[in-house]
Amino acid sequence: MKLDQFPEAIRPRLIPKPDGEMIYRCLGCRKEHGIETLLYTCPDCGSVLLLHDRRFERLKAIDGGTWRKILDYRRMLKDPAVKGIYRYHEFIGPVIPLSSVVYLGEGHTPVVEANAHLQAKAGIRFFYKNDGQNPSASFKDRGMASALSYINFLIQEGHVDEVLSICASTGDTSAAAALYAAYLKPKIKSAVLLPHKKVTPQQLSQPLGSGADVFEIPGVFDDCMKVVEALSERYNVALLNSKNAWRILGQESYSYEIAQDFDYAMADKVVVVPIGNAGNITAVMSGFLKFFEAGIIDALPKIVGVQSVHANPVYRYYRQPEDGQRKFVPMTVKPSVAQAAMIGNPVSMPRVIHLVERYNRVAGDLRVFFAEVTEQDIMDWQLTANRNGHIACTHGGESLAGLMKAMQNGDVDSKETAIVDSTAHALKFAGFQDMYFQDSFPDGYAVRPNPDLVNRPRYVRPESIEKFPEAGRPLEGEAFDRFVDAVSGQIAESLDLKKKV
Ligand SMILES: Cc1ncc(COP(=O)(O)O)c(C=O)c1O
Repeated sequence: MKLDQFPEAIRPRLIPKPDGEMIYRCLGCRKEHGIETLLYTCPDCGSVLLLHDRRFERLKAIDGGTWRKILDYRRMLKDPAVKGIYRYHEFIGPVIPLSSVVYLGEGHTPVVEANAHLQAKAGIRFFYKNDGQNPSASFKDRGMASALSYINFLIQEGHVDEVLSICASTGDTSAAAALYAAYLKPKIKSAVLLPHKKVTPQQLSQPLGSGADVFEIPGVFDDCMKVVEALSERYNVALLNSKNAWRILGQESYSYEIAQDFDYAMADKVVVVPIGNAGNITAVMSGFLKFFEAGIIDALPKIVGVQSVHANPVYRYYRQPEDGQRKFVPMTVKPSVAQAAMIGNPVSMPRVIHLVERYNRVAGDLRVFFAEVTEQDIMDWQLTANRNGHIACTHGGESLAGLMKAMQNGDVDSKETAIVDSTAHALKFAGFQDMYFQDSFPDGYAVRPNPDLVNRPRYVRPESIEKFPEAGRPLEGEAFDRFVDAVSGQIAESLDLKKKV
């Protein structure tokens, strides 16, 4: 069946109709605001916003089986009519015409089943979903594709001429923002604010390489966030942090992909995500809720949100008894190897509170759980995962450690199947692996190497070094033959190789 043979209502929209179908809805005063202007907070009460699609009832009118066929059909298209996250166009931003969509290859990241050894160690069947295999090597590209497609749409529609995008970042938001803005230059320029020395060298190199204006300030992410909030209130800039509700919409694609990858059977699934600014868990809950309400998935999967003991304000909130009046208290963070999630005052906390309540209510059961893990557990599980064929970053290690904790807490059963979010590529956080291997973590991290996981290069050179002043430099003739003999002999001895007969 061809795409244009589906009824008009379920084909991706080619013509925009921003006639009030999509609106911002305030989570505080519940007021609604039009999307012609980019808003971050409610102009009336200052609370955070979520985007709401007034046509959603119409999407619900199409039965789940038809939706599944449409989505599976789109997956088979060689030249997809709807690319990347916009395979789920109707759920992500149906007012954005496909002609405004910015696509840099994001989404549809691999889902890799853990090998038998790792599953036996973990005591549960689980898969990593590798969001580090997005273009800027983290899940942030999903939300940036959506936010930048929307801005592109505003430009194409003549609502704005030029945009300076701005964000605070623990490293990955800035990498993604700068990359997508660079693609849309000269109409969009990018400026990013980073906490000095609290992003990795790889992360810092990304916005620099994309040509963004990069500002470093003393302090932590929460301080940078205050500055960009002030800038976006006082000046004409487009804020690209997840306070921007378009980011959340794009990140919902993570849930849609999991649903599709597991044939829409979610009843026995557990999705584990790390939490920093809480945009990701907001999007994951919101995405599953939409698919469930549209009848596309059979149940709402369990969700486990994980935080390090060094940055755990969300966990602390939910640790308070449910019957009492829970109070959210921002905290001062301590150094964490899950550095990109080192956030003490998550911007999306009101969204989390709203959605956790709704998620559990719609499920009719407790389906959202929180776990806290030590820095040691994060590193140990990250390295264990990677020794078994994964490319998990420290936050992926945090997720896996959180899954273990949730099992210990009795929130997850060993008969369930988990999908563990590795939110970025391991290489972005290689410095923490180095510190672990060299036992050189500065005070404050509370991580010591487990000798079984430590790995170091061995420098092999001939004994009689004076004859080979620069081992590694190609030598010639007999000298080179002796070099090869000596070095290969040492490697064979070290690996305990048996000689061929
Ligand atoms: C790699 C990585 N993992 C996890 C997080 C936490 O996600 P969120 O801030 O949406 O909670 C971030 C960013 O903050 C991140 O960059």
